[in-house]
Parts: sequence; structure tokens; C-alpha cells
Amino acid sequence: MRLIQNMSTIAEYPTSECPSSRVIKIAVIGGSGVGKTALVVRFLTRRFIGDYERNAGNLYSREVQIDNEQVAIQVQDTPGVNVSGNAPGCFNHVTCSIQWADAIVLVYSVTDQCSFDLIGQLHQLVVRTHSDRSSMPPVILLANKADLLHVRRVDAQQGPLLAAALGCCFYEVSASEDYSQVHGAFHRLCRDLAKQQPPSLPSSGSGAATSTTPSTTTTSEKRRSPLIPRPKSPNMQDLKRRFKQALSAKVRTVTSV
Ligand SMILES: Nc1nc2c(ncn2[C@@H]2O[C@H](COP(=O)(O)OP(=O)(O)OP(=O)(O)O)[C@@H](O)[C@H]2O)c(=O)[nH]1
Repeated sequence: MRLIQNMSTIAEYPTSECPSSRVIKIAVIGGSGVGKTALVVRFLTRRFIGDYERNAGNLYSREVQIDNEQVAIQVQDTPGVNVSGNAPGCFNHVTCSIQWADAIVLVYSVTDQCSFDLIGQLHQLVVRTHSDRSSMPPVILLANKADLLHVRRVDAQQGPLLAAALGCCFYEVSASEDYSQVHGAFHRLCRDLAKQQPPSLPSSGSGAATSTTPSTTTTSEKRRSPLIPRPKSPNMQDLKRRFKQALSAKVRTVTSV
């Protein structure tokens, strides 16, 4: 029960009610099962939760302190992309999330060579999606599941080489074992973004995605089309339900031992 209450600290703010002057939007993209949800939840709550249903795309928000400034972070978790091809809805969601975001986190798992091979294509998608803009959003590359050494399939050198080729920062992390690595990667991205964006007035409605009042939009929002739909509405009920499921599964395991 306490855990579930703590989850409410991932607060959601319709942007009009957001107390922060700055809103940072991050999209997390990668292959299926690479640990995108685990990473997002780890960053936002410090907790690792092992059991997730396949993610259809949830938006998480919370307030964090960056360089003595209160910043609202919105993180869009996107459906996993498959090498074998996804339903068009998945690509629409991913593309939409890329359009919406101020920064992109590309994720692969060190246990899954296919997820590594996908990164080049996903980076291309980011480049194409932002081709009409003057600048690319900052991108970082995360190699997740570093704790699973015995089933590693992607060499440790491959990640940094790919990141250098793509011109982005690289972090090898483990959502399950090490909070500080995960926090370090996301926090650095937020700091870089916060430096780029001047503090702005709270934006209207649900942000860039649905803004129809250019006079109140932020600098980063001005770059974006008002026609871009917001990827997917926040769904805390869904997250709390998953939390309950994970907890009751653990209780069942304990009582059956
Ligand atoms: N050992 C280990 N397992 C992890 C790690 N991160 C995630 N997992 C596990 O990997 C599985 C998939 O994690 P998710 O966070 O659901 O992955 P996802 O990328 O959101 O998956 P989709 O929603 O299907 O695309 C879960 O069983 C997690 O417990 C990690 O760092 N180490």
C-alpha cells in the first residue's frame, strides 16, 4: 500500500496547472522489451519494478530540481519497435512522440543484438522527423541490462562506437541494479536541455502538442506545429494498477514459499 501511495509522487500536471516555469519533454524509444518502462520508472521513482505488461505508450510527469530550478519533466514511454515490423499505429505513436519531444532517449538492451541493430533506423527516424527544424533535439543512447553479463550479446565497445557515429552521448546502465547510472543519464540530459531553453511562462493546455495560442508558447514550442497531437494522455491509473499487480504477485510468491 505504501508503495502505491508513493507512486502518486509521479505527479501529473495539465500544463496549465504546472507550477514550474519550465517543462522538459523527453521521448524514450527502442526495441521491444529493452527496459524502457523500467528505466523511466526507475528515473522518476528510484524504484525498479520487474513486471510490466507490454507498453502501449504512457506519459509520466514529475517535478525535479535541476541546478536550483524547479523543472517539470514529462517522459513519454513509447511502444517497443520490432525488427520484424510493427503495426502502423506503433510507428505513428513513435513518430508523434519524436515530434512532441524536446529530447530523445534511444534504448537498446545489451542482451539483444536486434535491439542494437534497430538504433540506427530509429536515429534516422529522429533525423527525418526533425528535418524541417533548424536543430535536432538532443539524443542520448542507453545500453540497458548491463547487469546481465552472462547473456550479453552486444560487445561493450559497440555502444560507444555507435554513439560517436550518431553524435550522441552514451551510457551503459542497469535499470534493475543501479539507480545512480540511470539518474545520471536522464539528469544530464535535463540539465543540457534546461541550459538550452530559456525559462518560460507555463504553457497552455497540454503543451506544444495542442497549443493553439502562439502568443503564450515557449521557445521550443514555437518550433513545433500546432497540429502535432500529443502522443498519449497520462495514465496514472494504469501505472497504479500495474504496481498493485506486481505487489500481489510478490505477496503470492512469498506466501507460497
Ligand atoms: N536484469 C534486468 N532486467 C531488466 C532491466 N530493465 C528491464 N528489465 C526487465 O526486462 C523486461 C522488459 O522491461 P520493460 O521495462 O517492460 O521493457 P519495455 O522496453 O518497456 O518493453 P515493451 O513495453 O514491451 O516495449 C522486464 O521483465 C524487466 O524486468 C535491467 O536493467 N536488468
